[in-house]
Amino acid sequence: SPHSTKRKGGDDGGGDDDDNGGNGNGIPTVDNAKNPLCKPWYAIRDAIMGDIYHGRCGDPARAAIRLAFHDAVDPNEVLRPDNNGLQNIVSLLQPLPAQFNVSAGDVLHLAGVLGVLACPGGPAVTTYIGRPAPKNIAPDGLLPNPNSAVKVLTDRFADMGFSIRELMALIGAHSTGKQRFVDAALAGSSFDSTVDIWDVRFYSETQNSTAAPGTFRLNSDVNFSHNATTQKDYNRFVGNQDNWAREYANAHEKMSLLGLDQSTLTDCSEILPQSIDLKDLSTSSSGKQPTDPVIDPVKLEAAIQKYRSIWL
Ligand code: HEM
Repeated sequence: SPHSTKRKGGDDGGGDDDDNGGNGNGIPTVDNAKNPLCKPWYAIRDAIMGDIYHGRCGDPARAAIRLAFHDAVDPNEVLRPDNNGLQNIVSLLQPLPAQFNVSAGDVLHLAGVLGVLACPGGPAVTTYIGRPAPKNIAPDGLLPNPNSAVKVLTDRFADMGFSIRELMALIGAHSTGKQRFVDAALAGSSFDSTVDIWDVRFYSETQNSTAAPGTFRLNSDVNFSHNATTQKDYNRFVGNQDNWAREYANAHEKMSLLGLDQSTLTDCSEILPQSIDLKDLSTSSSGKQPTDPVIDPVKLEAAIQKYRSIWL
């Protein structure tokens, strides 16, 4: 049946009944494309969300989120493998620019945005296309070191244009992250106890006096949670999923635009699937929400089956 394709670009998706495509799964279809320039991107979306992520918050999705950050730190290394555990996602994404005749930078940044959305709770980040091909290959970029002092890290992000508040929102991406190289003996351990969910549990567990069983905490994240210069902004997100979803989405959008002239790009947020809202998935059906709601695995899987159906 005919329907509206209206969506709220750049918000958290919100869990409303804005189903975009009209088929009830919250996934907009190319038949309802609004901007002709965005049409090719529906198939690229499906190649990433389907063939690479299989609709889920797995290792390729989390690696792509980190890759988008990596690119912001060193944009000359677009889709070039390096030693930071990103080789696998790079090789999965590598064929797409030639296959669809689009730029590697656009593919990489779409993969990052879709990585966030593959993780239940992840907000829709306003998505741009039209990046030029990278001009040259730079020497290996240095990602921030988790053992650097807070001031070193906040200065580094300030140089990139990020406030401490934005940095505190961005590091929440570790909510779905794992480490492999910081402590090789504990390779594969996650930064919080709910690695497959984009939730604020990362913020509370990182701040607690002891680590949650089986998790690994980066010194930088623990320091941010206590340091006098960062704690106030860090605390904005403890137990506050809505604040975090909104501020993360804005900071990630900014990250995806670093070094680019926004007026040369096209907003193709219309291709994004609806965000999966964690509010509907809690085990506590009534009353006041606990700080970190416990997600019901049955409801979670049902939501994935419904809202990521075509990619599973
Ligand atoms: C102070 C700034 C940051 C530091 C020191 C830092 C450090 C790290 C380290 C050491 C790892 C583990 C790498 C490994 O051993 O495999 C990691 C993983 C990760 N980081 Fe960060 N990071 C920072 C900021 C960010 C930002 C801004 C984002 C994205 C918005 C991000 C997203 C991720 C993700 C998604 C992973 C997991 C990758 C995976 O599981 O494959 N990080 N980070």
